[in-house]
Amino acid sequence: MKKNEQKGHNQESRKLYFPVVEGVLKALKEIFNENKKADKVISGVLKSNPKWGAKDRAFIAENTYEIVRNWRLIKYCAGLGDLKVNEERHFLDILAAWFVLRNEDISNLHFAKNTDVNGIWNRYEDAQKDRKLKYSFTNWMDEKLSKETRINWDEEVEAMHVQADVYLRVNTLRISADELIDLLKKQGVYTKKVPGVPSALVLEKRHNVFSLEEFKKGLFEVQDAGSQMIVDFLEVSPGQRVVDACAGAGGKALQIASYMQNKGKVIAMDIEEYKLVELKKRAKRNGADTIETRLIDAKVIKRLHDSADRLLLDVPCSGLGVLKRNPDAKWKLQPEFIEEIKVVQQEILQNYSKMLKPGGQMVYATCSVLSEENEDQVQKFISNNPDFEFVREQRLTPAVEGFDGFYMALIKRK
Ligand SMILES: C[S@@+](CC[C@H](N)C(=O)[O-])C[C@H]1O[C@@H](n2cnc3c(N)ncnc32)[C@H](O)[C@@H]1O
Repeated sequence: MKKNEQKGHNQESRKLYFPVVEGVLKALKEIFNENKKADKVISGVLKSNPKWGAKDRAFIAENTYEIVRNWRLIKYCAGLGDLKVNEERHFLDILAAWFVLRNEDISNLHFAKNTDVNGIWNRYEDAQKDRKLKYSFTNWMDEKLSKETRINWDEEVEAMHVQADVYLRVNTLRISADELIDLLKKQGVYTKKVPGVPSALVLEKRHNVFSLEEFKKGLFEVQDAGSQMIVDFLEVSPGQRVVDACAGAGGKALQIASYMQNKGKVIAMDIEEYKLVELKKRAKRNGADTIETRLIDAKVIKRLHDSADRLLLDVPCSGLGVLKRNPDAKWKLQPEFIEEIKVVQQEILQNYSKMLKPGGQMVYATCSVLSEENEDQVQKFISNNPDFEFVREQRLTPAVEGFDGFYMALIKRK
């Protein structure tokens, strides 16, 4: 953000009108007052008004995400400090400050008439001296992450502050990467391969890929390249029996089925039934016929003891590696949750690893950059379970690889 001294507003910007800005206001209220997830809120708000055109929709989605990402900074610039915002007038102050910082033309916005533009820019300059304000992080999160010795927080905080790229996973059950690149090009969607991640393509320019026929036909899924590398780490091959024990809506289960060329069996499990329902829909679209879903209860795990050639434990975690994609987590995550989820992670390692056959391999993975959720958990498990052997581990971080932040460890049952 940089003050535009000459024009007072961004040359590329159009005059802002309240009916569109109101879409951003509505989304922010739902995210902060009703504690809803940003991506769900934005798609709901966009559906609520069919009159908005493509440009309006892109404006609402982008500005909502960027305001959430920069929430603490904008509040500070608006003169609200660390106030808990829930009143309309404060949301409007935040919108006005944000549009000033973007050098937008706000002359048509009734609520921004008395905005103290110079005060906003002065506080913005001031905020550049404090990392927590500059990159909008809570005090506890910044302190915790700055103590993490396996990452360089000064670099990561900057890399986590930018909008994430859009990555596709080619569904090789239906199409090759080269064929998909050509098909998408015909639709005006330009993609390129991602070095080191054979299943991934990255979009050269943002596009609503979910509206494409190629998506509806199951030719690709949207999945971060780092997330795709976790399945590479599992080393699956056709004909195997693979258990994905925390499958969620199945991003990685679908990839596993595709790598196995639909030969063998993928058992996708989760404790949340609605996620497995979504997974089944996606599997149908992908033509991934080898996936079976199982809702986890006390008996399910026991019945599968000693049965899997490969086991994926993509455990629930703090999500501290994926903040550039989910910026609302910066405001919703609480330190107590990290303590609670660490207990669940160790229980999952301990109890679910019994599903692996002797000689089988499992991957423990998180989307966190914290050692306490990653290396420490794996070391604890290995030291308590001498029949398991640590093979290797890998960390991915936004500042180093440029993808989201992930950790993966390959463990073998002796
Ligand atoms: C990181 S997400 C999985 C993402 C998924 N593998 C994918 O690639 O899209 C973790 C999942 O673990 C599930 N989960 C939470 N506690 C669990 C438990 N005790 N056993 C199994 N799954 C659990 C959550 O519902 C969530 O879907």
